[in-house]
Amino acid sequence: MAEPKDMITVQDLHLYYGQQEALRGVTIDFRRNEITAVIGPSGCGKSTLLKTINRLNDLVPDVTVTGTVKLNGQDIYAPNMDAVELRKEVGMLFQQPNPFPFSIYDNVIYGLRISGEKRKNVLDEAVERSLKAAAIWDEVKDRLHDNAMSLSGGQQQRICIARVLATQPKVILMDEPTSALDPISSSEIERTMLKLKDDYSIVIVTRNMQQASRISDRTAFFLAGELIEYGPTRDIFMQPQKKETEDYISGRFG
Ligand SMILES: Nc1ncnc2c1ncn2[C@@H]1O[C@H](COP(=O)(O)OP(=O)(O)OP(=O)(O)O)[C@@H](O)[C@H]1O
Repeated sequence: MAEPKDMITVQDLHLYYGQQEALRGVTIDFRRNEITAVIGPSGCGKSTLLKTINRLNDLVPDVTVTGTVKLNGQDIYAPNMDAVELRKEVGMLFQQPNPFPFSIYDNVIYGLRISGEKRKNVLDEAVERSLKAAAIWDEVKDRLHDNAMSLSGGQQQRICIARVLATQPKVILMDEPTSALDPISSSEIERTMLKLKDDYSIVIVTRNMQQASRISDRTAFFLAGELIEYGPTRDIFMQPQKKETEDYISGRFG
């Protein structure tokens, strides 16, 4: 059977934290092998949307989710879906690089080890493949057993990318992955992302408009839990159809 064109399809998604509705009937598709930017003012539900795609909100007490989210055609909220398995398919990167206080090698193989992989040749191969794909192999290949915490912030973030890639996900979610980094490290991460989209589908939350316009194929603008406008990034930035989008893009609020 042919794979669906969209990697992720979200239909009429509502999410409540207790009584508060953080997502209000969101319908959106994320295409495979594209970078989609999610933008909007603080509190509009960007992180909440990302976390519904790998069910991280399951860990928050008193959350109610209605609607459907499908990954490659499969309902991720179906009763038979294992959230731990799902999070291997849908990896996530956070604002603060969060390597574990172990060696670079042990960080990268963390997910594989949890799955019970012990074969040294398989682990070695995964480390090299993932660090190369995260564009940090050359910098660390001679110090794989050094503590990952001894690296710079930008290098740590690329180790975290490698850790996500080691489990061979389909999707990488990135929640403001460069906002804690200096401009040079940020542009290295952006370059890495552009290479990664050949093999993965990427959804990035960013407050940086230039970043969204530089790297994303499509952009989604949210306001107060609602998707206001979604389309090719060029159109959203050059010819927004909604006044709210135009106001936000031009810096009139947010
Ligand atoms: N764990 C939580 N418990 C209760 N309310 C929450 C929780 N997480 C987020 N919210 C609320 O849900 C709404 C959306 O938050 P969310 O973090 O998704 O927004 P955001 O667009 O990512 O914001 P920012 O750009 O500031 O990170 C906000 O009103 C926030 O206060």
